[in-house]
Amino acid sequence: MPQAAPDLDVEQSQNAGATRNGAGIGPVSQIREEEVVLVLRATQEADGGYLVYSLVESAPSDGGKPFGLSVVHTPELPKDASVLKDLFFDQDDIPPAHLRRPREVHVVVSTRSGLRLAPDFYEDVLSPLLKTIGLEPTETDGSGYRVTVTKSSNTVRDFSRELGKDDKAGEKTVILLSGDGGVVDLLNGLDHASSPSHTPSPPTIALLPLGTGNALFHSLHKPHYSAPAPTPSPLVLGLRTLLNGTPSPLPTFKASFSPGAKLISAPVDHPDQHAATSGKDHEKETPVAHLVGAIVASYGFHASLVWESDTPAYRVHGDKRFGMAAAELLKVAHGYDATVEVRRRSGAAAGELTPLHPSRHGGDGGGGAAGEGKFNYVLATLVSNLEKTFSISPAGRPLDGRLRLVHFGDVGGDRTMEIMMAAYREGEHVGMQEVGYEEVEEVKVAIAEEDARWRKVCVDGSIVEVERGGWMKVQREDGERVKVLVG
Ligand SMILES: Nc1ncnc2c1ncn2[C@@H]1O[C@H](COP(=O)(O)OP(=O)(O)OP(=O)(O)O)[C@@H](O)[C@H]1O
Repeated sequence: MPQAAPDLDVEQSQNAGATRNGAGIGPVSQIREEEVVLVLRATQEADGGYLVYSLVESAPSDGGKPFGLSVVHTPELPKDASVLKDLFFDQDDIPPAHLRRPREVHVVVSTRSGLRLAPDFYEDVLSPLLKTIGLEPTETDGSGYRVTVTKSSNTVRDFSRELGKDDKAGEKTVILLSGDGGVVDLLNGLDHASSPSHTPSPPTIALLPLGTGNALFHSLHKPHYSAPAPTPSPLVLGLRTLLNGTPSPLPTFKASFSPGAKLISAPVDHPDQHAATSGKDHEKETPVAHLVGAIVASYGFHASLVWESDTPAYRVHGDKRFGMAAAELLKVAHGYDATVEVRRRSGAAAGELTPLHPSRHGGDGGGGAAGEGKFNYVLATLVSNLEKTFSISPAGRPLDGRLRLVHFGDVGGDRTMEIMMAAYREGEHVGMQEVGYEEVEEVKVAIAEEDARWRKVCVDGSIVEVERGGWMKVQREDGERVKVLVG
């Protein structure tokens, strides 16, 4: 039975250095609309009124915990507070259908995602919030939710393989406290559990953005970021979507690789290792024939950056690690030797792409001069943003299911940097003359590099190294593998 009364003590509500009170009567002025995640009727309070739950966040520099759940008991809601009214749930409506029995709810806490805040977020925010709507963790029966805390890089995949074998996977909701890696692991664990005689029914996932880039989350919530200020934070939006969202099919693609391709992952426990080019002695390799993705498949600068920024020493810098590793990579300014074929519509013939390169070819955007058939950037994506403000594919709309290709030739390190910076300005790079941008059905990159350093491709943050002369083929999919909550 859901509890209307908050179960938060003052300490919890004062995490994040919040000065606002716990469950006492609080003036409406204490409520900041952009922080509110849930409003309930205060049925257990003698004088009625409302309980307003907010996520209070503070900068890490403020000391203490970076977030906490605060609750204010207010006699009435402000008349003009339409947001609060939208976040109001009647007792009969909690938990919402996607979190209510007979659905089985799982919470996955990815301990190494982003700045490693997922465990604290679970303890200090999610768990008390779920308790408020009548959900508690359990290990024994189906009445509560199950918690999986990652212990290794295989935990989410293992969890998802089990999920995929379950005929009732479609009746489960998985709350993921992770970055994009959690999503790709879940998709591929499910894929692994499928066979000619068994296709897992699509579970529903809810994303709480605790990774570094959180590309899928930011792309799904992009329309909210353009609302008039003050806009809710990503974590506030994540909690609102968790409670109020609608499950919708998540578009996916399949990336297939040439024989001999291997999935490689960096060591996570050697903080002394930092040089981007120093090699990764302890990297793990697993043969791979294909991966399922929902975000991005790339070759060139993007894939190299994801790989070379993934060291323990860079990871502690959060999303700044990309900028730091980029600076190193741009000094090298490698031109990637590859041919790229695209099929623009299903059934149409594939055509070869020419690396766009106006500065060395008279400004006409054409290429083809001897020795210049190289690429800096080949990236196919189903989303608009790879980070909150990095709009790699500005035409993308949440869940539009369109695969778009961004590419340019060997334009040199400085110009690559300028193009990337333009992507931070609402995706202005797609208007630059050396940048190609188009919708495709399929793209195949055949890599001619000798050095393994330049034979890495990226699928949703996972890195695959192909053999000499190897390739990656990316195809948009029509089926439905998971549903995702969208707000
Ligand atoms: N306890 C653990 N030990 C080792 N690896 C872990 C553990 N928990 C999670 N991981 C791995 O850490 C990585 C975290 O990836 P995730 O995408 O969630 O975060 P991120 O890379 O910081 O964010 P993003 O992909 O959004 O930029 C995943 O590869 C996951 O498998």
